[in-house]
Amino acid sequence: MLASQKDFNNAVSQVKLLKEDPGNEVKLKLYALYKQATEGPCNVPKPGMLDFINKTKWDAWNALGSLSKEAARQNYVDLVSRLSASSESPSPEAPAADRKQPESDSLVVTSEDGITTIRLNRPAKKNALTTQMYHDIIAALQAASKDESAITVLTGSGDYYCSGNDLTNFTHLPAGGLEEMARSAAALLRDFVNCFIDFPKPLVAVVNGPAVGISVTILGLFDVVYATDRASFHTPFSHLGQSPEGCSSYTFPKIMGSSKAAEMLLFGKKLTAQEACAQGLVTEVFPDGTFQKEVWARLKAYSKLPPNAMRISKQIIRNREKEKLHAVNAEESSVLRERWQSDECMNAIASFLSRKAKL
Ligand SMILES: CCCCC/C=C/CC(=O)SCCNC(=O)CCNC(=O)[C@H](O)C(C)(C)COP(=O)(O)OP(=O)(O)OC[C@H]1O[C@@H](n2cnc3c(N)ncnc32)[C@H](O)[C@@H]1OP(=O)(O)O
Repeated sequence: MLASQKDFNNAVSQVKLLKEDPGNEVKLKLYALYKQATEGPCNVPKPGMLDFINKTKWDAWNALGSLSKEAARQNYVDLVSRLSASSESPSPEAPAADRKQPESDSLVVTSEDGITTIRLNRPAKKNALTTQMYHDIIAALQAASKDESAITVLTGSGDYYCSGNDLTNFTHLPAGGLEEMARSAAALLRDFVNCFIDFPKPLVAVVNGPAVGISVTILGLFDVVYATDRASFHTPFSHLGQSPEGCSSYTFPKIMGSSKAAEMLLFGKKLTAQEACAQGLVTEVFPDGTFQKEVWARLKAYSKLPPNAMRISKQIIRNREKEKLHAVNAEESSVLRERWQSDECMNAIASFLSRKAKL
């Protein structure tokens, strides 16, 4: 028997009592089923491309096609009952006492053989960085700076290292609108990059595939960068109506000279792994077939070196630059805050989201 109107009304009330936020994807599903159950198939005009939130809601409702009101009511009631059950059951794994685990499984942090590894784990989205992942990486770096490991590694799962900022981060507009979104993104960016500037131990990037955007720019703040020969390095800021971050406006000219840096940062020239190595951004390139084996064997050997000596050596190399790097980070974040509110940037993001543009 299909759910009654009373069951549906109860489910609508129950949603408001959920203890945990079910996340945007589920909320969207609930919205679409609610509209279908109460109004039937989508019957309003499609919102404009830049009206991200209403367009996403419209798409979800419209995707339900001609599903009957009764079936939508039933699906809504079933979904709410699953959500209520899972928010009441205890969490399956208690977090380890000594390390706060990331909030989502998009980041995996492990410590073994004197190495803490922070792994971006969203292979289906090419490890694009969600807002939650920026927060989780900050927390993971803060924990790694105090743990027993000698070396910290950042790497990716799957065929990509990282496709940069998740462009849908810019579509979740808060109540304060675009201005508030840009303000809080700039503050988060600044905190994120500061953690790399201040990280006290040897920091190694194991670049397992192509790297885009912010995952490339922060490489100038790593101590060592190992790359597979399948990797490429791409900073398409002008294409996206944006400007450099991760202190790259300072580190890239220093590493590779101002004209090579300009070709990457102004014109979005994509470098192969060999080119990036020749220009000093990458330490060494390995054949893809033996990349993991060779790199991890080497890192295990390095992790046995005296940790305090490595820390102190890093301090001597990096400390005199820190003040400058913090100032650069502050300036880049503030310029981006303006850029994110520009038509150039909004149009580029809308093009990507509507599948008209890819890098
Ligand atoms: C706190 C805020 C700080 C902000 C700091 C600012 C940083 C600036 C940057 O990082 S700029 C760089 C932004 N990145 C991009 O512009 C990359 C966009 N992606 C692409 O162009 C392509 O996806 C690709 C070239 C990386 C890979 O192409 P390919 O054809 O191999 O794969 P797909 O396009 O089919 O991708 C698979 C799915 O992954 C989704 N995806 C990939 N990258 C992103 C991304 N950056 N943001 C959001 N989603 C991304 C893609 O949409 C596919 O999803 P689907 O399977 O659901 O369709």
